[in-house]
Amino acid sequence: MTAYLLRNVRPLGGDAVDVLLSDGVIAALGADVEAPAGAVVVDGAEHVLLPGLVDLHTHLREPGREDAETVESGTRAAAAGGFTAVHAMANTTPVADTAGVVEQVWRLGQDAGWVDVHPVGAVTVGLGGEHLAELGAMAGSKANVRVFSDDGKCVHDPVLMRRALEYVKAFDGVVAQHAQEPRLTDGAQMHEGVVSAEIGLAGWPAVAEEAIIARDVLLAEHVGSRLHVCHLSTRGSVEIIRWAKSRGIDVTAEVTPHHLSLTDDNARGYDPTFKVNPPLRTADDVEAVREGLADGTIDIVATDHAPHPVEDKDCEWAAAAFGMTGLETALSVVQEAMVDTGRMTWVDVARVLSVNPARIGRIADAHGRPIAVGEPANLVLVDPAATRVVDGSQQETASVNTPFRGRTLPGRVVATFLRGRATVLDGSPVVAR
Ligand SMILES: NC(=O)N[C@@H](CC(=O)O)C(=O)O
Ligand SMILES: [Zn+2]
Ligand SMILES: [Zn+2]
Repeated sequence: MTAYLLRNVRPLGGDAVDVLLSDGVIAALGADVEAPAGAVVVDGAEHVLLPGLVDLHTHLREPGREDAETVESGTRAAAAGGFTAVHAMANTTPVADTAGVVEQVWRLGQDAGWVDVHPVGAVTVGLGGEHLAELGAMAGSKANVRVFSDDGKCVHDPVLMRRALEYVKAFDGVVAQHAQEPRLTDGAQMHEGVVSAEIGLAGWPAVAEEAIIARDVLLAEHVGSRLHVCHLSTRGSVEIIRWAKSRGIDVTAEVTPHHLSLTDDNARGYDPTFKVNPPLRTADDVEAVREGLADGTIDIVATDHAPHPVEDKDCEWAAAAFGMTGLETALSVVQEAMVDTGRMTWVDVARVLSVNPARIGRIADAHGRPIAVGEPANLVLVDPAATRVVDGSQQETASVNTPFRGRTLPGRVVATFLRGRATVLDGSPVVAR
């Protein structure tokens, strides 16, 4: 296995050192590390070295919608975006609600080899919201599932939600809730507010998210279980999580890059690229989620990478699918919204994009580790001074529904390493395994 010597890199944005990756681990770290025979020397140029990013919320679409994405294309996109592990959501066809399907997805991830794929198991059979899926069998399978979610749908029945929260305690699992009160969002197309009223699209009120989050933190407290809130998007949601944490409730929360950076103003052009669930909210909500992420109320950034084929997006707004891609722009958007604005450091970025998601997903034995000798060499090298214009068709994902098309974003992933093997070098995926 090729060894890599990264010369002059800045771990977590600190002082420049040399880092030697050999036999899958960080073998040496310090000033003037000598290159062993055969090692590839990478000029780090004082770029920032972070632990490999971990996405707790990715849609890989396989099995069933390989026209939108496959495990291969989605995980290649993940590596290009600096990720070394992703959790693959269960809303595939068939749904990942059995040990058989989660093992299939896990194996496809292994075969592709770009990142570690950790399948998420569905909470209910077929995402139907009526019967609990075989959570224990998925947890005990080769895929070792610890995160359970009906994402795309809300586990709306409070009795089922309670049972799921109770059940996952047996194997230290977590229920990741897509918080959307279905009756309050029937037919909803975008955030309910001034813009929806002006442009005449049916609104999705903030309360439809907040009511479910409030209910679920209370249920989690009642049964003493672990709850994770997917793609939180409103000021009120941040306030509920802050309150729940102050009470000692075991809840974690995520925000997406798009909810950190875009508002419902983008709907004015009726371009369905900006149609997403939960919807883009107001500038005040964006401010609140930025504050919540910086102060630790929100634990992680997760992409909610939701690829869709052109025909499901290139149509009138009401007919279009919800969702946007995100794996290849996440780090840049976080840099722009949080680092370049002085709200967060690179240490914080590592916390919200690697350390905390690895802990929540219970993969912290391998991911989100300190950058230190003996640790697994899951790493990403970032050039924060670079900029690029986003072009959907030049990305690795099989879909082009990025809301950042044409935007100039800061930062570039220079290299990604998975257990010491380069998956990305010079900014491009490395094909050979
Ligand atoms: N976010 C979205 O708008 N869409 C997601 C589902 C989801 O995350 O709820 C999808 O699967 O397309
Ligand atoms: Zn969702
Ligand atoms: Zn999702």
